[in-house]
Amino acid sequence: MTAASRPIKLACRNVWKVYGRRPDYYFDSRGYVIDPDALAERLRAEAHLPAVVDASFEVATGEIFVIMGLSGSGKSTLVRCLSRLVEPSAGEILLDGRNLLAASGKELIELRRHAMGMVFQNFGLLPHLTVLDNVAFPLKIQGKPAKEREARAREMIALVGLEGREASFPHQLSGGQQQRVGIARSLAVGPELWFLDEPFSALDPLIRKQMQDEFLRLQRMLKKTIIFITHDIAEAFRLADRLAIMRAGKIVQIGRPADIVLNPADDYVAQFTEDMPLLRVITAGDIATPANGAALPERSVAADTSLEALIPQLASGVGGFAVTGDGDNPPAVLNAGAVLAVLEREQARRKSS
Ligand SMILES: Nc1ncnc2c1ncn2[C@@H]1O[C@H](COP(=O)(O)OP(=O)(O)OP(=O)(O)O)[C@@H](O)[C@H]1O
Repeated sequence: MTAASRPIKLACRNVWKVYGRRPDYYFDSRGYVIDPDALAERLRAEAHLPAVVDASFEVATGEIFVIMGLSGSGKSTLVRCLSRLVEPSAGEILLDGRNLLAASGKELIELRRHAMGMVFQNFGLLPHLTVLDNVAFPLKIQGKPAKEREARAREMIALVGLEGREASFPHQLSGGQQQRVGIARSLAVGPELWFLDEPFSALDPLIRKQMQDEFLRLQRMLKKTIIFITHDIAEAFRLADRLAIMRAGKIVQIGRPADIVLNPADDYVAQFTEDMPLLRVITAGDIATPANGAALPERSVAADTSLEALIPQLASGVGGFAVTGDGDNPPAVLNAGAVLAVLEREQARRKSS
């Protein structure tokens, strides 16, 4: 199924978070705002900080939705609003259609314990507990019996490739290994929604890349609904099914990576993404056209193949590909000409930058 045809897991509608002396003064009981930009400006002028400005988006079941922006743009505040770790000033958050803002304190605790997993940049492990006990910890909080906790924790530890390290303490592990423990722990409760807030930012670049691969491998198996925060644009483009770009509290564009590089919403997004190589970001599925009953080329490629990976075949004279595996979409064709058009566009970008 394509993301568009999957059910919506999480919907965020016109969410605001304002810090300051009396944020409630600015919203009526329905939280309805006519002109969000004007209100954000007024708030700033009146010594308030609109950390999240009128954020709206939907995340489909099984999707990786990345929220990207520079430091201070409001990413962490927004994601904390989604689990109500931070109380939004206005707006609606719907989980499976159910209004999270109407949930009682007790219901919220239950939801966080059972339906949500969270991974943070600083790993957040308990230093005096072993790997096994760290991973089993959320199950203990849930009141699961010891045997069941241990079996599940061992399963999660194996899933993240740390078998054999069950008895180690966090300080005996590398940064990458500690974050694997953090990931295993967050998955132990089998969350439907998985929040990752800059999970790999503390790792050095090589380990970071390995962890991204590992994360994608896990997601292919687990198919969680994921909200992933990063300020690293390469990481965002690598991992996202769709991404939201934030600036000064506001989401300035939401789209698939290819949409964003091909049609940036404004100069800010264009500048922000200008170093992302088009041939690496754009996939065969992004620019293939429906075959409409015409004969398909003999060679076929998967829809998620980057154009970059097709260059050697095109250089050796292949004229086109049948594009397969794009969910429910009809059979499609990618011609060499379409790839060349992207290449031409990349050259024009390089010249003008
Ligand atoms: N409890 C708070 N009280 C007042 N202001 C806050 C509070 N928490 C965050 N802010 C402000 O809200 C804005 C957004 O912060 P936030 O941490 O969400 O940004 P971010 O994009 O996640 O940044 P980073 O990548 O540096 O974590 C910042 O200006 C920050 O100073």
